[in-house]
Amino acid sequence: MPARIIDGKGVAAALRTALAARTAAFTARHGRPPGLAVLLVGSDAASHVYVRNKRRACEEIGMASFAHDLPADTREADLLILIDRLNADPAVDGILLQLPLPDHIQPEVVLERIDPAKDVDGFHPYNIGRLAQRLPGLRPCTPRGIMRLLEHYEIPVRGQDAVVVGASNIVGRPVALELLLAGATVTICHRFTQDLKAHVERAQLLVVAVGKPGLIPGDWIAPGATVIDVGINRLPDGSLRGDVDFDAARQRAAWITPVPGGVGPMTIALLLENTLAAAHGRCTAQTP
Ligand SMILES: NC(=O)C1=CN([C@@H]2O[C@H](COP(=O)(O)OP(=O)(O)OC[C@H]3O[C@@H](n4cnc5c(N)ncnc54)[C@H](OP(=O)(O)O)[C@@H]3O)[C@@H](O)[C@H]2O)C=CC1
Ligand SMILES: Nc1nc(=O)c2c([nH]1)NC[C@@H]1CN(c3ccc(C(=O)N[C@@H](CCC(=O)O)C(=O)O)cc3)C=[N+]21
Ligand SMILES: [Mg+2]
Repeated sequence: MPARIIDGKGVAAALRTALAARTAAFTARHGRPPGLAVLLVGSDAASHVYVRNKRRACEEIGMASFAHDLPADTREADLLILIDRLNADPAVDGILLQLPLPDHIQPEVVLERIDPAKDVDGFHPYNIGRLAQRLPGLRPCTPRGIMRLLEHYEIPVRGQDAVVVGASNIVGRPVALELLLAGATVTICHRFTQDLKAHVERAQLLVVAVGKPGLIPGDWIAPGATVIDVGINRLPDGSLRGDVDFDAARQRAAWITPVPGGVGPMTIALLLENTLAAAHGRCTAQTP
């Protein structure tokens, strides 16, 4: 029997509906909507699409979206000045700096400038540290979205052999931490992993976040495994593919995420959830 499809698009839509109601309640109570600033530096085509989707999703559920589109030659110092301004702006609850950045800007420098209380991507070292210590805080959206999908479909995590392929700050590393906190036995594979196939074949729960179409052939998938494909690859014909050979993997897995319609929509829904959480957090925080 082919794998059951994990419907990220549907789960995300239901989550956005629930968030719209909570957003309206926030707005009624505080006299202003939660606000998200989305910063885009340069004109990367894919980034433009994602940023537009994020802004639209915000507005659709009643949040305020503040767009900052900056030229590719923006100086790092000027980006830091803008971040300082947004950190101080009471109408801004969340700040998202779209990655990748142009080469002359060091992402770790600018990301660390974002007020951790407004860090709705959960990329600030303070928030990653809190995640690593299982403390409450803003956590990266894609890993949270993946955990939410596993919970939704009641897919077991505790005690499972989980393999994460990819170790980026955005997805691979934080998803490995989330899985560890949820009780999985986690293996993280990356560029220097010697025998990727041997690791993948052992995975009861496989998360792939690399960005190479066809990296994982279907016959590597263990029968009955859960396959979470984070990869987004645009093919020359304009269609989207994940990193896993979906058609073949589907014949072996028990559960699988499609691309598109899997993890991607959850990332955006969790960004909205983080923005609402940041708004509540800032309204209840003691001013020093
Ligand atoms: N659906 C969604 O919501 C999201 C999707 N994405 C997509 O997920 C993919 C990954 O994104 P991101 O994490 O930002 O990408 P990065 O390029 O930052 O990271 C890729 C990771 O894969 C590792 N890697 C590269 N080649 C191999 C290989 N042959 N075998 C094993 N590991 C390898 C790299 O290793 P090393 O660390 O050694 O360089 C790195 O850790 C992209 O397609 C991106 O578009 C990203 C974010 C959200
Ligand atoms: N600071 C920052 N935070 C991010 O979270 C971040 C980022 N930078 N840079 C780029 C990656 C990528 N990413 C995606 C989000 C949603 C979809 C998504 O909605 N995908 C749809 C399809 C979209 C389409 O049609 O192109 C889907 O998979 O169904 C994809 C990819 C967030 N990222
Ligand atoms: Mg994210």
